[in-house]
Amino acid sequence: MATLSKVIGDSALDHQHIIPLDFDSVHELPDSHAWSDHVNDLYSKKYTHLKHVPMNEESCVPIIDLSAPNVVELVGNACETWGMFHVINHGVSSILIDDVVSHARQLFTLPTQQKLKAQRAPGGGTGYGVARISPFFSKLMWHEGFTIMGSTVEHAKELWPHDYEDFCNVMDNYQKTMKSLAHQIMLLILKFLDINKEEEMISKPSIYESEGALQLNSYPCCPDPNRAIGLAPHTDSLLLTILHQSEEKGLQIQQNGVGWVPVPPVSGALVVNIGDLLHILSNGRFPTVYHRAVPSQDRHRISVAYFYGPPVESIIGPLNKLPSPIYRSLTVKEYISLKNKHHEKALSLIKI
Ligand SMILES: O=C(O)CCC(=O)C(=O)O
Ligand SMILES: [Fe+2]
Repeated sequence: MATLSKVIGDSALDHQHIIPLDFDSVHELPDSHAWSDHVNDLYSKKYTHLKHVPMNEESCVPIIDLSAPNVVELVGNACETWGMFHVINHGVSSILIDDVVSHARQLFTLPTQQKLKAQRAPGGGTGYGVARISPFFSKLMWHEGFTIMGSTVEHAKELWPHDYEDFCNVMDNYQKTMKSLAHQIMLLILKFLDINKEEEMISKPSIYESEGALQLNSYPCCPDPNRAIGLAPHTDSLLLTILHQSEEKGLQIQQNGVGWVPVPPVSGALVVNIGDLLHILSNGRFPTVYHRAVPSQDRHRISVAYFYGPPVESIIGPLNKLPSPIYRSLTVKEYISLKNKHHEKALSLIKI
């Protein structure tokens, strides 16, 4: 049976040959990573109204207390208006989060040759490498990543042959914790859409048997951050993403009529954003968030994203209750393949 790792790894575009830069060894932005013209091109053609906004502007993405009595409305309204929100009182221990970040930092500060021992294999979904969307852009990103789905023992052994257990235990624990939080948030969202668990279980049992992937992102200090991009604009493919960004700014979302708006970290909060599958499930009512990350000159930023989605063999489409579906139903596997091949055009390809 297909797994998320296999389906994600089955990219039509080959990115195995793109190896992350040895960031420590460069003191000027190499041409391969100099985006300025490309970025300006991209936005002046497509989004003429967009401007870069200063990084120190406050973001207005809502902050939601998960213990609030009206949490269903708060979450639902944020999904409709922003497709993104912060959650506080989420029950995830700050010790666990700090542990994940410090292990991720330890990984990314290994020498490049050592990190490459755990490189994502051709057709594989997990391990060290460039962003999966890299082949869609002519310039490279100021970024390196490490993907985990389930056990990470094999890759961790390649990195630390005698001392890998701690890393694996922390990542296992974090994946379990994120899965349960994502499930809890998903139930609030379904409640807002007036779908109760029993009804939904009859038509789409898949939501309750979800799979996930953990993505450790590293954005090293960049000699020329205004001309580089950390992670190019994209939407996340699955249902929900739960992102932890440590103290450094870098995440931005695109807002109609405004441009790129920073989403600075909120102490103790996790960022939740809607992905393509939940956009489809809600029949377009919830926007899937177009976002990107920018690097900084003097801070090595780490972020940790957990992507939550249904099993890849399950069928996803606008919920039965919602009238006039605007998307056709398809398997999760099929949608991920479309996304692997067509990037941001995937959604338009399944419009009815
Ligand atoms: O690093 C960030 O803030 C964003 C990460 C992200 O968008 C992703 O991993 O998909
Ligand atoms: Fe993302």
